[in-house]
Amino acid sequence: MIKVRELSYKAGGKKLLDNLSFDAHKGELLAILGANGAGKSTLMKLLCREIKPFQGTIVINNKELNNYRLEDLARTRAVLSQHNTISISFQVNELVLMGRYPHFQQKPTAADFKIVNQVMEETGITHLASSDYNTLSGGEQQRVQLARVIAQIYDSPNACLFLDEPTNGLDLQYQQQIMELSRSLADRGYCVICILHDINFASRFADRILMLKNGKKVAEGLPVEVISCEHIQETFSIKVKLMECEGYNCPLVVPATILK
Ligand SMILES: Nc1ncnc2c1ncn2[C@@H]1O[C@H](COP(=O)(O)OP(=O)(O)OP(=O)(O)O)[C@@H](O)[C@H]1O
Repeated sequence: MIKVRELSYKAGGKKLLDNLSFDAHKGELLAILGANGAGKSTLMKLLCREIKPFQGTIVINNKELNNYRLEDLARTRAVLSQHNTISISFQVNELVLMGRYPHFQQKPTAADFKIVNQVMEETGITHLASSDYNTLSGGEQQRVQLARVIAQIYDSPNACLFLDEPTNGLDLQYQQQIMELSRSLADRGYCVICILHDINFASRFADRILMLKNGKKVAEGLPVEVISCEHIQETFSIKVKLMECEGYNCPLVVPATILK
């Protein structure tokens, strides 16, 4: 579904991504892990076509990203970015309806409103429908934003969802909810690419993991293949212990010592 080949990006005289190649498939949750500054958000911006690569190609559903018309791109991929500050007042249901903007001409149809209601139900925010977005907690706002991006691709079964640190700033319960929702979206058939900082969430919820350091791939594969003391030490400059845990098919990662 997504083929990234020999992707490089330069800014400020520095290579932020260096010859990166990987695939992401339909129905798969691919987690991207890496230290601060590894190039994860840069990769996300390239996947969204917010910035253009210095070299290399990104192909989504057999079509090169550059060749998409903007309106087709909006129906092909939805993006939950890290910062979603909104300076004017919006009701929650109005904000979720924004996800439908690429689908209607001047006025939303009955089908658009139906999708908005369905998505709010699925993300557990129906009771917030007429609340002012800016009065919500961080966790509630995050669920509203996720509802908006799901609404965008709700009737596009081959779409991709790009999530940049969706659990950022959320408490444990909301983190779990967002990860379960992300998982269910992959199970529904979307290709979900998700930047995460929590290695344990990645290994628990992702089908595969891509680990980056300084814009280069350290490892890519199943969680059991990628989550190793060696890869984590190389990527995060920290020694960890791996612990087997009942009910998990991948060992839990416990930080041990920082390498000097
Ligand atoms: N426009 C730019 N010009 C110069 N350097 C940049 C530019 N954009 C990003 N960088 C640098 O590129 C590196 C990668 O940034 P990026 O935001 O992709 O990292 P990240 O892996 O998402 O980090 P974090 O986990 O902290 O969000 C960083 O060192 C950053 O300072």
